[in-house]
Amino acid sequence: MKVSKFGGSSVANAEMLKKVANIIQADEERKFVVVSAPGKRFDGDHKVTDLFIELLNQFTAGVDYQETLTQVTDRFRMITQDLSLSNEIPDHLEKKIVELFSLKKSHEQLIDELKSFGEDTLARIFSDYLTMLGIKSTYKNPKEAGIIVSDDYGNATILNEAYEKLYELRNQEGVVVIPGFFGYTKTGELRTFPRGGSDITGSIIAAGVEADLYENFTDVSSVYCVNPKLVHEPKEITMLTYKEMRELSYSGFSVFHDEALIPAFKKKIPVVVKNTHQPDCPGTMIKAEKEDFSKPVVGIASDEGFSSIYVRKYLMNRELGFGLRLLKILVDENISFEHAPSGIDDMSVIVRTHQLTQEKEEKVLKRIQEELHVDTISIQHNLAMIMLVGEGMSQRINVAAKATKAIAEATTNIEMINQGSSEVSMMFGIESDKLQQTVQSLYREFFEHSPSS
Ligand SMILES: Nc1ncnc2c1ncn2[C@@H]1O[C@H](COP(=O)(O)OP(=O)(O)O)[C@@H](O)[C@H]1O
Ligand SMILES: N[C@@H](CC(=O)OP(=O)(O)O)C(=O)O
Repeated sequence: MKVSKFGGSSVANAEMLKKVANIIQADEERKFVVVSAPGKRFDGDHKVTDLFIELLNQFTAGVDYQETLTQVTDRFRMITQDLSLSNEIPDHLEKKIVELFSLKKSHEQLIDELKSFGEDTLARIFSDYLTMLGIKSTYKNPKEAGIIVSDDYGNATILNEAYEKLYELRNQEGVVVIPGFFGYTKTGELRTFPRGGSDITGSIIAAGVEADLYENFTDVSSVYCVNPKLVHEPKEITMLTYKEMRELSYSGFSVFHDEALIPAFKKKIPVVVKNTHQPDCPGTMIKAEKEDFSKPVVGIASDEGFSSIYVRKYLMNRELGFGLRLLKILVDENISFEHAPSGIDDMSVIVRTHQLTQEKEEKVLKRIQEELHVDTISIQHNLAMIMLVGEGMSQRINVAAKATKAIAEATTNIEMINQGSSEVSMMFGIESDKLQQTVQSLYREFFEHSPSS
């Protein structure tokens, strides 16, 4: 029994949905289908989820939203027409949106409900399309399926108690089509997962029904060892461990949501990333145990948009609770941190810049200065983080030496280095404008010059 999730790029239009239907028909083990909302059809196009967000922004600002409303509902009308289905589902969607705007709901509730319409509408359409093709198919709403989630708007997580009911889905006849990206709280309120969260739904269903395999269909033939936007035609990864994939996705491999691995991992369900355009290609397998330790580094992930708060205080090492008090100031301002490398008398805290408004930044720096009496405090913006990942790294002694050599060859200054204690990853902080050339140099060092070193 397999769970097959199709991302936004795989369900962007009717032509893609026909490919998805062929994939389902080609293997009767594909019993559970999880779909995203239609994604971009071409460069510069809009993801349906973004259109819903734009629609709510216009509604909230009191400006005319009719054009966006038509744009979003027409995306679905075009799909139903091209699949020779009636317009009943898109027409109903339009009514639901207008009705939602007439209800007195909080902005947070409205945005979660609106965002869910993309996945929900597509799942209904796709299930009808399978039925039209003569395949027994049922649309299953996440509430009915048993996806019970936490109360966090736009950031829900699955509750353990959901799994018992989810297991019952196995008894459903035919193909079951489930919309990704959202679930319901215990009191029946809709909540979405973080952006890109249809991957999470797929993993939850796979864990819930104890599937033999979780297939994640996207628009690339495998997970590449580096973001293909930074390196031309990088090498494909055939096999990864959950730990490696989680590190890579958290650090910038947007192909798979970093939180999506956890449910599958807990039930030891293998995951494969495959291409909807080339479903027969083997793709990338993600499993619990590492089989091949020959390569210390399996992937190089990178991301931009970081800031580093640097503090220096003589005898910091003797001051009990210094780090705790520094991080508490960030917690008070609702800022989470990514890394905190420290020395004897100094410490840096790396945060995602989008969390800092000008006002927040000033307040945090002032509080650290006044409450912790530091000698020096500064903040650096426009930082990028590069993460070398591989479970084989712990067994090699020269990874850091090779990495720093490659970074130097790119004429890049290392702003900070951090090695995770599990030795699965090694992080380098650099200035953002050097990112591409540095990643390319690291790619040459680890994947071209001496692929097995
Ligand atoms: N290391 C990587 N390997 C493969 N794809 C990557 C990698 N890093 C970033 N990507 C990007 O992830 C994209 C697929 O993810 P996404 O757009 O979320 O797909 P979907 O619409 O199927 O959910 C690819 O088109 C590619 O541009
Ligand atoms: N549609 C949602 C959820 C999702 O997973 O989308 P995608 O499969 O296109 O990454 C989003 O855009 O965030």
